[in-house]
Amino acid sequence: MKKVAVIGCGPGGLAVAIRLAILKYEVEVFESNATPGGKINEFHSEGFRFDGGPSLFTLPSLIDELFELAGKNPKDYFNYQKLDEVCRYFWEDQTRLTVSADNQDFDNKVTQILKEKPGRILNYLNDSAFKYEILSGLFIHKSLHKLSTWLSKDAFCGYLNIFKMGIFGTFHGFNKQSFSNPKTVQMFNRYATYNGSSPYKTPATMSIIPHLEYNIGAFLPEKGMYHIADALHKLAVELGVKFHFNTKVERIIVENKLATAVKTSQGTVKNFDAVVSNMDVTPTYLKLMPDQKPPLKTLNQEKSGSGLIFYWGINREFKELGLHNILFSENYETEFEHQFEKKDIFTDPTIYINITSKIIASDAPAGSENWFVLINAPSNTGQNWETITQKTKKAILEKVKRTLHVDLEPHIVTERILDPVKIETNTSSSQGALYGNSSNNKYAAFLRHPNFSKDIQNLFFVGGSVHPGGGIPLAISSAKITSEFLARNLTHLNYIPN
Ligand SMILES: Cc1cc2nc3c(=O)[nH]c(=O)nc-3n(C[C@H](O)[C@H](O)[C@H](O)COP(=O)(O)OP(=O)(O)OC[C@H]3O[C@@H](n4cnc5c(N)ncnc54)[C@H](O)[C@@H]3O)c2cc1C
Repeated sequence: MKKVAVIGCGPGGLAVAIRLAILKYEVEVFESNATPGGKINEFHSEGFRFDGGPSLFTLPSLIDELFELAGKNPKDYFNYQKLDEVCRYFWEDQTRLTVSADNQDFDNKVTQILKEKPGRILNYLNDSAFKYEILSGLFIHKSLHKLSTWLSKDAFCGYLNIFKMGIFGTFHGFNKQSFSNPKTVQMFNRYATYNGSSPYKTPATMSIIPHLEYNIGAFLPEKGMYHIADALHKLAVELGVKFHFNTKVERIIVENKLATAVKTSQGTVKNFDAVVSNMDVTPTYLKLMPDQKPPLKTLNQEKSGSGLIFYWGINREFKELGLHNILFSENYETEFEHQFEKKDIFTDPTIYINITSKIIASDAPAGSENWFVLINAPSNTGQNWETITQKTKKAILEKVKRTLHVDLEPHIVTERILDPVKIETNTSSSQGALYGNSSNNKYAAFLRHPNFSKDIQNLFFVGGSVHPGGGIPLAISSAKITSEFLARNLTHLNYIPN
């Protein structure tokens, strides 16, 4: 049996370990934290449960697929529900819009409240589905670094439709052409933040993202987001994957241009036929392989945005709020300028409030709510986060007062804060970015690191910092691409381990 080391068990690391175990490799996972999941994690505080990282779950079929590949019934491990309501939007002028999972209802509400022409939303979402059909085969499910991808049916379909798709400008430009009300434009511009970029810079191809949330659906795992990591870990263990927690990899040992061993905080483990890094690709090169030449052009690309998160236990209920809520900034463009140019947080930030206790009652004591409050933040470039955090907390409380007419501070009974520095410390993601490199330019997809090393034939990469990109669905997708490369490369490799 060939032996593979996987460094890290975020969603990409878990998915690749599962795929490789199914392919009959002997897999050992080295994880510096005490639990699986990476940025997907949870904690409890004074009767409240909080998901620490992701809160929005799309494309659950990618998770189900892993159980099915292993010959298991996903429902025996992992259950989730499709949400009837996608998001509640709030503006300071008291415009409020609750978007349901029914696209016709969404279209009717936008017509009625935001005075868009009837059918605009439906057209937009049909267009989003059309683009997804064409682009996902090429940019999400396959490697961009294989000639066969560019000669595939998906690619030819893309070449034929390239001018029809209207993808050459910015995402904001596309949304502005699609809608007349700046509030509708703002609602769709927000999807740029789903991969940590700015709608004013990222290309119009981002208009495929709403397809996931509206046409396919937004979902919530039965026990919260951590359930994803927990279920995948359980499956991996059943498939024979060996996990070493609290075991940080310090070096990848390379001999004769082959990765053969990992030096960890607990000692060196040898005789691997391949190594897969789920650690962010930048520190993988700079910290684990300081003797190898790093691909600096790729590693030095601008990082995606990060987040400043306040986990608040709130001792009252808010009937006007749902699971996902957005309180929009009055000046969205300035907000992104602060995030990506000034590397700061605007004084009127857009506030995302996620409250899982709205659906999972046990996540908060009776009569209380667990608020996960996320502000889009710049990646860490050495800012004074203590000052930014204090300033932002004040801005959030003031905005909640202006928008919901509530003085929130006296109702906060527990608090924990996560900033970009802590995100970097907890998961080694470069500059605390949530999604690897940013997609703030039209070549970003092509500038992501491939899922393999060009110099070391048995070294591979998986997860949000490499192709196809960040977010749970893409990290899971990368595992498929990575495991296929690994299986092929090892078959052709003339290397016989000791
Ligand atoms: C606050 C927040 C909100 C988010 N919201 C969403 C959302 O709503 N929806 C969504 O889809 N995505 C969201 N994301 C992004 C999503 O979490 C990431 O894109 C995804 O987790 C990346 O997965 P990954 O496989 O690259 O691994 P990561 O989750 O980055 O995990 C990497 C793992 O590798 C381990 N590791 C690193 N270095 C070493 C080493 N040297 N030795 C051993 N182990 C190591 C780390 O400890 C970690 O466990 C959010 C992220 C955060 C932080």
